[in-house]
Amino acid sequence: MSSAAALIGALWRTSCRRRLHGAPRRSSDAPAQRKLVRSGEERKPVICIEGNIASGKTTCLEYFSRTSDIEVLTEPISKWRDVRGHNPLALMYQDPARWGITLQTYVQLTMLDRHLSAVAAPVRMMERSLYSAKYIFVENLYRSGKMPEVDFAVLSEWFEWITHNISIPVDLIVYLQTTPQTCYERLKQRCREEEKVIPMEYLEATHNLYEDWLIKQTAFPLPAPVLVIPADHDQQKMLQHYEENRERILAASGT
Ligand SMILES: Nc1ncnc2c1ncn2[C@@H]1O[C@H](COP(=O)(O)OP(=O)(O)O)[C@@H](O)[C@H]1O
Ligand SMILES: Nc1ccn([C@H]2C[C@H](O)[C@@H](COP(=O)(O)O)O2)c(=O)n1
Repeated sequence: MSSAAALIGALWRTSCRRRLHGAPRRSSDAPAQRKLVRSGEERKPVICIEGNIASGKTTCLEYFSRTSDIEVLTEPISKWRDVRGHNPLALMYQDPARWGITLQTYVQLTMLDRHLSAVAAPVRMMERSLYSAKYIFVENLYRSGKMPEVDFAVLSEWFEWITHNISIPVDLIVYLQTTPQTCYERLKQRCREEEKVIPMEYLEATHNLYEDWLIKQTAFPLPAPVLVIPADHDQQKMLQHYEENRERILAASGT
């Protein structure tokens, strides 16, 4: 994969990350943790757009890609739908107990690749993160009884090894907060073949995990401060919200 080369020749270096006053402990804040970092490259701000399925993340990223000098990375969903001729996303929805680990292992790899790839613009905005893959989707499969404990244990070991040993910098999380009902409507409208089997209960479960992680901040460590943007509004209103929040987003990323 493209970023594997970035790790070859990477340096073991002390990773000192800024910490907000009063912010909850963040997963990447291990004291004086020596982590693998990309070498030979200036560190650029990274903003992750988080939100439930079909909440409007891609639409938000499209807007910023048109109007700013920002590099936008969408989720590598085309890879999840076609790895050497196989469709692990479709398989996972057909039989989560059998194929959940297959999809989530590949999601973890492709998201790590996204995080480690060279940044081509002054600011990077990316759709979701390695963190939400684990805290929302793996967690949901496990809690709903659709992922065997051994699969969850193996994925957790991988996740913990990666986050303890590799620097995955995130400077700001923008949470597009929707109701599950809104996502259900947008999901139907988008009409992605693999997702036709998704019931409302699935969106409620992922919504609750997002809320516990990013709003109540009780479930898992936060890798970065969170900016919440209410996202149930129509497209025009959402563009206004993005415009209103542009400065805060870019300021929070340190630019
Ligand atoms: N504010 C909005 N109001 C109505 N429909 C929207 C809005 N934002 C996005 N959509 C539509 O909802 C669907 C899902 O949006 P998308 O940006 O792909 O979500 P995500 O990337 O979070 O899965 C798409 O068909 C998109 O055109
Ligand atoms: N770790 C993940 C990440 C995403 N998915 C699924 C959920 C959706 O069906 C699709 C992409 O989501 P969207 O960007 O449209 O919100 O991939 C998953 O199962 N596990």
